[in-house]
Amino acid sequence: MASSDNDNSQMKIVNGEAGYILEDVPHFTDYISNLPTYPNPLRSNPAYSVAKQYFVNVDDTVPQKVVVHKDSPRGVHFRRAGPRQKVYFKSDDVQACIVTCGGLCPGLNTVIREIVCGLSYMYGVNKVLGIDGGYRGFYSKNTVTLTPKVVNDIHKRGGTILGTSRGGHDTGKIVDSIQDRGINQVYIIGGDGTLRGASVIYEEVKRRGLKVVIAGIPKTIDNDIPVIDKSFGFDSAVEEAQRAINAAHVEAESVENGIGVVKLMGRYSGFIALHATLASRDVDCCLIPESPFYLEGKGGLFEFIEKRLRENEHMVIVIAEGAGQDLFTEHMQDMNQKDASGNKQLQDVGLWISHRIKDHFARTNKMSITLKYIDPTYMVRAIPSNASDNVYCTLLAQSAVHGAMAGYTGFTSGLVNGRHTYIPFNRITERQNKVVITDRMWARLLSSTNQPSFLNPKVVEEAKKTEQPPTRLLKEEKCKNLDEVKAETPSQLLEEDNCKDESGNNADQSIKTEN
Ligand SMILES: Nc1ncnc2c1ncn2[C@@H]1O[C@H](COP(=O)(O)OP(=O)(O)OP(=O)(O)O)[C@@H](O)[C@H]1O
Ligand SMILES: O=P(O)(O)OC[C@H]1O[C@](O)(CO)[C@@H](O)[C@@H]1O
Ligand SMILES: [Mg+2]
Repeated sequence: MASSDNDNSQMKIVNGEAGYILEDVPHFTDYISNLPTYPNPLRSNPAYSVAKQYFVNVDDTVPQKVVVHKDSPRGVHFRRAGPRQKVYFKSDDVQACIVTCGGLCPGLNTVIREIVCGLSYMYGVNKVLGIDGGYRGFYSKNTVTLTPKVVNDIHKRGGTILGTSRGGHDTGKIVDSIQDRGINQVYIIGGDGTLRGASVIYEEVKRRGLKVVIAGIPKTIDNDIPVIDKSFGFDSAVEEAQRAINAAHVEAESVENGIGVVKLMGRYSGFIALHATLASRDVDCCLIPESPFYLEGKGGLFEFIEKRLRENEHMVIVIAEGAGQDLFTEHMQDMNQKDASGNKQLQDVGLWISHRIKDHFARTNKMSITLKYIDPTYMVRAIPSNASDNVYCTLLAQSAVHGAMAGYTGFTSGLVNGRHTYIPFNRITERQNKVVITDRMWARLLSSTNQPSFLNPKVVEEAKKTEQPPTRLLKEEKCKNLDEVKAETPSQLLEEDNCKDESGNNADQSIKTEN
């Protein structure tokens, strides 16, 4: 294997045979020489000594793509997470800290709990500080001492016991505080913005030559972080969203021409709305930021609502908070408001669309409707994580602890194809994960709700340009897929001329198929 340089100072690429690429994470030894190592204390831990081959082989890596063909290059891999035989810290020397930033998400407390307990029970580390109130807490607030006893029950609560905030990232002051407090392991739990912040903290720590681990645990209720299978708390959020959808359905069903509108979170990515719709089966129309729609005229939302009410006498619409922003922004003032982190503040699209629907039916006098609007967004975000998310949070936290003890830094832990890995920050922050509307998953939704796609071929072409490179398919398989998709989506979208990949290849060579 040979290493290759890269423009991005964070990139640590290792090339191997048959197109194998390891996108590795930084390690202390990259910038500090002659560091002592110690045997991993897990060796003498009764809980682990029974496990056959408990330590992860240093060469284990996990492929990013698991659907391959016999002539495919082996592709990108990430380092497998888990305990290493040697560690770079003596237990007594570790002074760890944990910080949570950005919006709330189910499972934050579980991750905090499992970092504290993982450090203590697996590695005998008993000095862990909680940073109060996000990044700015490093330099403007006192810390809290975290012990297994303090965090014992916190996974049963929503939110974060440490508090969170947006804005306030001052790299110099944060790293000064890390140095002043003698902190040598920093666990940062947050979304894309937080991890961008973590990345610059790592760069500054490295520039100062400090033996300080910067480890991230990706958090986002919107599921907008790329590479990883899904973010923690996402399943809990989808489950909780069902309660709002059920309520909307009960209300809509109980009256003549009842319409239930439910707004769910999803600033730029409509995953919660998509999955909640697929799970519920009571939803007639799902609107997400990635799929533009229009209200009036042939093929528009109003026409579909009228049709569905005539057929079923009730309907449920789920709308992600970032959907249709282009439609109503021009009528609203203060459209450029931003939060403290610089994220655009969105107007309430659920309220807006509810008014527009009511106005339409009042104006056209076609039928009398009863509309109920439910906005459960903060209720969904504030719940504790469910059982499967708790297990997921535990593994993410423990992976981060193992990585930190082993001297890796500048990484986030993350699940890739069902395996826990260490992913370099830049891969997590370089783009947002979005619903790809030319993928099968969106086609599944369209066929499940039987809603119009609201798209024209030009929009599909634009969407295809932004998606990832398509997977090449065998000819027979391709035909089957194209037919499948044809059966599920309006024919205007799927004229063969329109089925081109981002290089402009026709669909008979390749079409995008994921999920
Ligand atoms: N480019 C950046 N460089 C340094 N710090 C950043 C950057 N972007 C965001 N941050 C900091 O990260 C923290 C969280 O960012 P943000 O409010 O965007 O939430 P997030 O982590 O993206 O989570 P979510 O969007 O899921 O709520 C804030 O304190 C913000 O100042
Ligand atoms: O009201 P806040 O806390 O700024 O958060 C709202 C945003 O945070 C998110 O939940 C992401 O964490 C988005 O879905 C939403 O737009
Ligand atoms: Mg964000």
